[in-house]
Amino acid sequence: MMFYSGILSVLLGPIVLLLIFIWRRKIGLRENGLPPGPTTIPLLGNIHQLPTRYPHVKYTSWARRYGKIFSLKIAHGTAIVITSPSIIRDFMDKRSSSTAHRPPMKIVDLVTDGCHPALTDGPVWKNMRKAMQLFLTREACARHLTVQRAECIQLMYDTLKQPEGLLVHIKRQTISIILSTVFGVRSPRFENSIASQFVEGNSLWERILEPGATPPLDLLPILQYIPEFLAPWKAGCREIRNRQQNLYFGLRDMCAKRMKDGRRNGCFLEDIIDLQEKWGIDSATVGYIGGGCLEGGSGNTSSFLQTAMLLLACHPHVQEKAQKELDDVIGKDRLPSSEDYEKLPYVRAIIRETFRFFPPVPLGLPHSSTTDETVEGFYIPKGSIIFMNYYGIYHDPDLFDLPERFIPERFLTSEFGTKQGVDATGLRHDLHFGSGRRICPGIVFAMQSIEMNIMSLLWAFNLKIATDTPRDAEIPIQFNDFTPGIASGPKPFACDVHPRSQAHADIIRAEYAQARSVFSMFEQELTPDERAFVSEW
Ligand code: HEM
Repeated sequence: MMFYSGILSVLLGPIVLLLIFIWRRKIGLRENGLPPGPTTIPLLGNIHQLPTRYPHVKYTSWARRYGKIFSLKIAHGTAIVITSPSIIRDFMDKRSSSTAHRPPMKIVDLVTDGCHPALTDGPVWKNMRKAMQLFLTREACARHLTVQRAECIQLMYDTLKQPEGLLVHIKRQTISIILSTVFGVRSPRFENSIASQFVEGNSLWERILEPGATPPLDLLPILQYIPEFLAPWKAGCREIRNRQQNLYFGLRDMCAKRMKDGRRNGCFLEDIIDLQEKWGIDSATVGYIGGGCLEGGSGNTSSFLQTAMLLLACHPHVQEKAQKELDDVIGKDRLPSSEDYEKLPYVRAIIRETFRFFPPVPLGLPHSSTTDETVEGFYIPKGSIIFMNYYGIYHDPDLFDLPERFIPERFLTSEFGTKQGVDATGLRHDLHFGSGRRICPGIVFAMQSIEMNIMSLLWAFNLKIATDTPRDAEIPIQFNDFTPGIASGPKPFACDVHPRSQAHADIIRAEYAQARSVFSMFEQELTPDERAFVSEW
């Protein structure tokens, strides 16, 4: 007893001093002038209330309560959540030189040495973004169409042969497109492939980036020096770093070897390697540029397509209406092509409604500001973390009728699908792709793939909620059961997929045979197993 009271009297002084320090510095309390928000407590602010999963859902309910711009206190720091397209336009687009930065993320430095095109800032980010833009201009994307179309044909062919694997076929396809166009090598199947290797490593990466997966290193940087036996997350970081470097650097070296041997195939990394000396880029950065394309370019597109399949399977009348439009414009004797898209307003409305219903990055990537700003009369201190709540905007009942329902027709009666007579200032069709100087550089690339795939899958197949055969009951699909994480998509679900007719199936088979000539130049390094698969599939 004496012992404990002795310890207590020794600790009492520092504890009292700490409490006085917190009280004097008002740590955790919301400063005057900030946008409103949930009640704070000293030291923590709102940390104890922050959701670790599905933050967009909580932020949307806070937005309905505290307003279209609200604030959270994260100890002495401030986070701002915007749930209004007009505020995004005025603050994030127009004042982008201040608001297009990323908050410091210690975990990103530990894993990638600060060499990441989406999660870092400063000159490294600028150089990586400039390099990626070479690959993503409208002209460059027009060249990528050949690969995107051939891979779309393989997606239909795979689905024909193995309908129950639709979700995996989509995943393989979106990765294989980036692998081919960026690194010059493809994955003809998912199992035991570069694609599956990437998915395994990337899911660890996404998990460690989730709030709560590591201690708050950015708030208390000293935590990074905790010895590893007390900090298992450090081994996790090392594993992800090794996996990323093995994959990205290995693919870069494969491309360099191809170039040296005179076997170029026109992929993006060839251009970067050619420019490397002139632009002063080191070879690690070359690998991370390719890796950044893979991370940014595959998961979101795949999530979007999977969400669209889920929604279509649940809404057979939407499929029927789209198929009628496709039959009128294209007929049943040929596959859709990119030129058809402009003539398909209902298919376009389906794509827009799917983005509205569930944007693949519901809160965007966090931004931060470098100057003090005033927005709507509120004070936004420099260094604030800023989230754009796309999910909350798209589910705002002030903007959309029945926002929780999937109704593509809303985009036929108003440009942005909004209610009659509402002020749609700030809404744009690419809002969910980000804002200002940080806007996603892959919009054209992503939309080409999405348009081609949605047109083609609707043209070729009927989708239906899977039936549980013994009881012949529909297996329910959980609409709101999406994967957690910054980027999100539906959890695996079962749906029945059938070709619309024998004639549709025959066209897909014939087109697949022709698409093989596009694939062959990206199949120079296939394993013997993959070669066998390609010749038998
Ligand atoms: C449906 C598909 C996609 C969606 C929904 C999407 C969404 C986004 C969003 C919300 C951001 C953050 C923007 C911001 O901070 O304001 C972003 C950034 C980024 N995206 Fe995409 N994206 C998609 C496809 C792609 C593709 C195909 C690529 C490349 C091939 C790509 C590469 C990137 C990169 C490199 C960044 C970081 C930009 C920067 O920080 O400067 N994305 N994307």
